[in-house]
Amino acid sequence: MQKIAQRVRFLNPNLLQSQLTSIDTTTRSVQSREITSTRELRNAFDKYKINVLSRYLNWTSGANDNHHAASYVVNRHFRADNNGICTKEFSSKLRKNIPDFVKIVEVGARDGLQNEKAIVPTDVKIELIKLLVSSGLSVVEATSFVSPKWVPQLADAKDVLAAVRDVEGASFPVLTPNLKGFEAAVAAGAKEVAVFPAASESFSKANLNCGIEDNLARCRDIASASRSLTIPVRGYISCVVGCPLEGRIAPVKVAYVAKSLYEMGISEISLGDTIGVGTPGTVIPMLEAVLDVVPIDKLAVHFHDTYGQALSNILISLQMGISTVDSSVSGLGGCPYAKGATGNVATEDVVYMLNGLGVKTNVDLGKLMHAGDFICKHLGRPTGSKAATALNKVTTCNASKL
Ligand SMILES: CC(C)(COP(=O)([O-])OP(=O)([O-])OC[C@H]1O[C@@H](n2cnc3c(N)ncnc32)[C@H](O)[C@@H]1OP(=O)([O-])[O-])[C@@H](O)C(=O)NCCC(=O)NCCSC(=O)C[C@@](C)(O)CC(=O)[O-]
Repeated sequence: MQKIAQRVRFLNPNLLQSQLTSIDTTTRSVQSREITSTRELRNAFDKYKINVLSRYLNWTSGANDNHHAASYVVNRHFRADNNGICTKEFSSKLRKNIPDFVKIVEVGARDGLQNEKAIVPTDVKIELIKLLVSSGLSVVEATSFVSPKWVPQLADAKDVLAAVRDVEGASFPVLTPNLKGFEAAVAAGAKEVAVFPAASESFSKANLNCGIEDNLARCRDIASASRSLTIPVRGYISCVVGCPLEGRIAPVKVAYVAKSLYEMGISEISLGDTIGVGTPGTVIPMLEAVLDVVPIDKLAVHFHDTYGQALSNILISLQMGISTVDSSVSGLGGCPYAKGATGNVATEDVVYMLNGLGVKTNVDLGKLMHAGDFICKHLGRPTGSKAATALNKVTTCNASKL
C-alpha cells in the first residue's frame, strides 16, 4: 500500500489510503451479502467514489511502469468495465452456488474411531459424542452395528447408542450392514440408520463380504424394513473416485449405485472418497454423473484427506450446489478395509473454511476444538486439524468468533 501510494505521485497518499479503505469496506459488504446486486454495488461506488480511483489507477498503470502494482490493487477487488462501473466478477461467479447453510454430518465417533487399534472405553466415546453435540453439530454418527469380529472397536454399539439416543439437539445415525444389524440398532433405540454399499466390486467384497448387487439387495431389505418404522436410512457409497484394490472408479459405476439407492427411498446419499485420492479433476465428473440421476438436495460428500485434497474437493462440491458435508473431529479416521487411507477431513478445518466463506453451520469452533482436544488427549496424539493446530497457538484469540 505504501509503495503504491508513493508511486502514484499525482494522487495524494491520504486520499489513496481512504479510497482503498473504502474498497475494503465494499468488499466486505459483498462478502457478507449486504450487497447482492450490481445496482447496490454501483450505489456503494458512488458513495465511496471508488470508480474515480479505479479509473485513475487504470490510467496511471497505462501511463507509467507501475502497471503491476496498480492493476493488482484494482483487479484484486473490482474490475472496471467500459462505463467505469466495477463488478466483482470472480466473486459472484465462484460463490454463486455456494449455499448459505451447510449441514455437517460428524462421523468422528464412528468412522473416526473404527480403525483405532486400542479399544476406546465406552464412556470416552459417550463423552465425545456429548461434546460434539454441545458444539452445535446436529448430526453425530454414533457407532456401527456390524460384526464385532470384523470391527472390534465398535463392539459396544448398543451401550453407546443407549447412552446418547435421548440427548437433545442432534440425531445419532448408526451404520447397519444387514437386517441383523438393523434389527439390533432398532432394538437399541436407533432413530436413523445408514447402509454402505461400494462402487467397487472388490472393495465391497473386502468390506462387507459380498459383491455390489448382493449388498444392494441387503440395502433394499433395510430400506423396506425401515419404511414401516419411519426410520430414515442414509446411504454411503464407498470408493467413489478410487479403490485401494481396483484403482480408478468410473463415474458411471457410482451413478449406478446412487440411482439404486435413490430408487429404494434412501433419504440422503453420501459420496465417499474412502481413500482420499480424489482431486477436483476426478470429483467433478463423478458428481456430474451422479447429478444426472439423483437430485442435488439428496447428496452429501465424504472426503478423506490422505492426499490433502479434501478441502478443495469440498469447495468444488459446494460450488456445484451440494450442502451436506461429512467430516470427523480432529481428522480422526480411516477404514479398516482401505489400507493406507488416513482420516476424514477435520471438522474444525471445514468449519473454519465455511466461516471464512460466510456460510452458516451453527457450529461453535471453540467448543468443537474442545471436543477435539478431549479425544486427542485420550488417544495420546496431536490433532489432525490444521485450523485447530493454528488456533491453539493463538492464545489471545477467541476461536468461536473467527
Ligand atoms: C457385513 C458383515 C457383518 C458380514 O459378515 P459375514 O461374516 O459375511 O456375515 P455372516 O452373515 O456370515 O455372519 C458371520 C458372523 O457375523 C455375525 N453378524 C452378521 N451380521 C452382523 C451384524 N450386523 N452385527 C453383528 N454381528 C453380525 C453373524 O451372527 C455371525 O456370527 P457367528 O455365528 O460367527 O458368531 C461383516 O462383513 C461386517 O461386519 N463388516 C463390517 C464392515 C465395516 O464396518 N466397515 C467399515 C465401515 S465402511 C466405511 O468406513 C466407509 C464409509 C462408510 O465411511 C464411507 C467412506 O469412508 O468412503
